[in-house]
Amino acid sequence: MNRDAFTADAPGELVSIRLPSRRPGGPWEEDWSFIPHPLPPDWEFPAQLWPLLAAAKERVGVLEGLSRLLPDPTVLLRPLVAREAVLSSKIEGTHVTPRELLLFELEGGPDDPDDAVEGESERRNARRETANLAGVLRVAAERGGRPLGLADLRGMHAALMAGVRGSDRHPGRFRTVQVSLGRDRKFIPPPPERLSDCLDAFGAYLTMSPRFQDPLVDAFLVHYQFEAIHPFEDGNGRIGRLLLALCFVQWGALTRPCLYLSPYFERFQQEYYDRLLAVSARGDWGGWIEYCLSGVVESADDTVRRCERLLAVRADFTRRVAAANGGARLVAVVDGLFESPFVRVAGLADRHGVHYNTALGDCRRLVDLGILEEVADLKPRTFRSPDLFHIAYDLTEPDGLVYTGT
Ligand SMILES: Nc1ncnc2c1ncn2[C@@H]1O[C@H](COP(=O)(O)OP(=O)(O)OP(=O)(O)O)[C@@H](O)[C@H]1O
Repeated sequence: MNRDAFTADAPGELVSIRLPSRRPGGPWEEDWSFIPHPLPPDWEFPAQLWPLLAAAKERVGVLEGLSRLLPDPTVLLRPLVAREAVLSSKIEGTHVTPRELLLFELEGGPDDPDDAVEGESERRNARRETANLAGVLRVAAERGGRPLGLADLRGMHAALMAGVRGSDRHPGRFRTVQVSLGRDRKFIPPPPERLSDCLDAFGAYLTMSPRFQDPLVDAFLVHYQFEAIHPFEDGNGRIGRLLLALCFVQWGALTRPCLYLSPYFERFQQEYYDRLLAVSARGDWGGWIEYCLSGVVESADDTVRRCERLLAVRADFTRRVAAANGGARLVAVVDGLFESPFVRVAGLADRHGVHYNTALGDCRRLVDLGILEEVADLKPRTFRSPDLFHIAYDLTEPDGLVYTGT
């Protein structure tokens, strides 16, 4: 870590440490690690950021209003969680498409032709990790605004790491070794012997009231602090971003976790890392908060747009099924598409307690109504709703540029 980059305004202490050599068999290396001071920082929210904070709060208010109007929150939450899982995993180098995740979740691993190309165990492990994160996000979404503590974070970490490969995962356990970020050790979090002090103060801050300034600002302070402490050996980025989404709810910015920033962090990943480092190195809280509030504006707008289109599609599907005199089961099949736009005929038959051919007949009717299409090359037989998939799951940037295949 470059000690010279740390100024007198750094909100923490530098301590010297020794780390194993980066060259095999090389001597131990002297380095520095950063121990952040407990929150809240000695920092005033700057006047020039008030307009941006007001804009962010206004967008969050629109999102909150829309999410309250939803008859069924699954319509919004399910796809948001899937996108968050895919993009939060992508930030840490696990590349799984929404389609892969949805198919994996359908049956715990499909006969996807990609497997043959990329090597099954690698792909399956990546899918399992991403599906684990989606599962943790869904469970977390159920907790409402109940106060979070360190035990909750450990529980989420255990669920995230369940059944995935890697010797350095230690599910649900805080680290007992030194970690560093990046090959060049750009940032080195506290040594393990200082971790419990950092975490005690952090845990106390999570449950403390009154909060610092504003719930949005506070959540971003907490995200920084969690990442600076880096309490786990692995998974800190993903758990930290989940914590951020939960903080918005716990402190009252939203009543449901429907604001996820990983798509924004992933789009501006280098800036994300640089801003975090700038807080540690020179106490640049303003730069970090400005970056994050811009992300709130962009992410809330994107979510509102997707949600409005989802609601319109739902009304359109309902009209089409009613016009074709579709019965209660067909309506239920269409409702199920909002949980996952992919359906397996066999799974549908099980779900509705009907014969395979009856379920296949339902899928074909929905194909005729322009709601489903059959997915070529997939066994067992699978259908999907292209409209729902594109609106809810496409990894499309807010300006309309697709930046990854699905
Ligand atoms: N300078 C920094 N200071 C503090 N945190 C940072 C810094 N740069 C990046 N981060 C955070 O650390 C995360 C990556 O940490 P790391 O490479 O140790 O992976 P990890 O702990 O295995 O987490 P995950 O596997 O979920 O990415 C980033 O996603 C970001 O949230």
